[in-house]
Amino acid sequence: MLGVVGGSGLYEIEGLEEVEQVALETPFGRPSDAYTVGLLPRADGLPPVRAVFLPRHGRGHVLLPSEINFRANVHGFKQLGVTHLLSVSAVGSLREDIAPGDVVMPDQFIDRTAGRAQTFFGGGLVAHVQMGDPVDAGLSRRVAGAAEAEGARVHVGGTCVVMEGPAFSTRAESNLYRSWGAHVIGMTALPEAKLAREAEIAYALVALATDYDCWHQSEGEVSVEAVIAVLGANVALSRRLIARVAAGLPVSTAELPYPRALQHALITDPTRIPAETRKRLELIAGHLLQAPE
Ligand SMILES: CSC[C@H]1O[C@H](OP(=O)(O)O)[C@H](O)[C@@H]1O
Ligand SMILES: Nc1ncnc2[nH]cnc12
Repeated sequence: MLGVVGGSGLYEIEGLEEVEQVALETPFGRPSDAYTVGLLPRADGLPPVRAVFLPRHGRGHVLLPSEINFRANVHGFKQLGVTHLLSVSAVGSLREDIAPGDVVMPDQFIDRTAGRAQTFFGGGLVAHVQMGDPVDAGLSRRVAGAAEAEGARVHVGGTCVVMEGPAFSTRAESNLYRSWGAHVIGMTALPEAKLAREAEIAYALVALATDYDCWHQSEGEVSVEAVIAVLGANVALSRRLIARVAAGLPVSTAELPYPRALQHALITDPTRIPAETRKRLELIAGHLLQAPE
């Protein structure tokens, strides 16, 4: 099932039928808002596809990037049976050829966040998942194809710097990230992508370029007003592409590629895992933890 986490400007998705609002608790606290679960109709006459939506800043945009409980958000998607998570995010462009209004499908990240909870693990159970390829290539390709079909200018691949915020970058930082070869900059794709990997959920980021950040000589500073103006034009696009992507996903879960990200990640001696940790991590790692003798 497709999950969509909406960023700035995307606080609900239209076109969902038989909608239900699901408020969840998780062992990691409360998600940003209630999840919207519903059916997306398909133009091809096939049965509608179930999809789940969550606005990461909450409805009304009430959470700073640093205040988002990413663990609870991803855990909630997992509880609801999400296998593919599409993250929609507003980003600044670090390249002349990525213009405001363009869609970027990053395939790499540079983590410049600080102090965010990055893992479900800990408390006596240690795991190290691989992040060499942080984005699910199949899902990303599907989204790029859908965005192109919707007439967007799409850049496939690229590196997204994820900063802590909430202030935008200084010009020296912006130029530093450019010198690193990065393509776009945002504030929320991490630790979301790392947590999705731990939850064995396929993750892709659709980055909507809204501004040129502050490095660009001919642009002024980034302003929320300018970001929102570009997003206004792009939100309809992201809604249409969500419908296309959901429609293209296999309906039967038997056909889904299930990334076994945890299979070679756990290192702790199972006899040393505290009972409360086993309980807290049941949904994430329970399939790999044998019951204690
Ligand atoms: C409104 S500009 C800065 C804000 O927008 C982005 O949010 P999201 O990634 O949720 O679309 C950026 O990361 C900042 O949080
Ligand atoms: N320039 C920028 N820097 C960080 N996050 C952003 N989100 C939108 N524009 C941004």
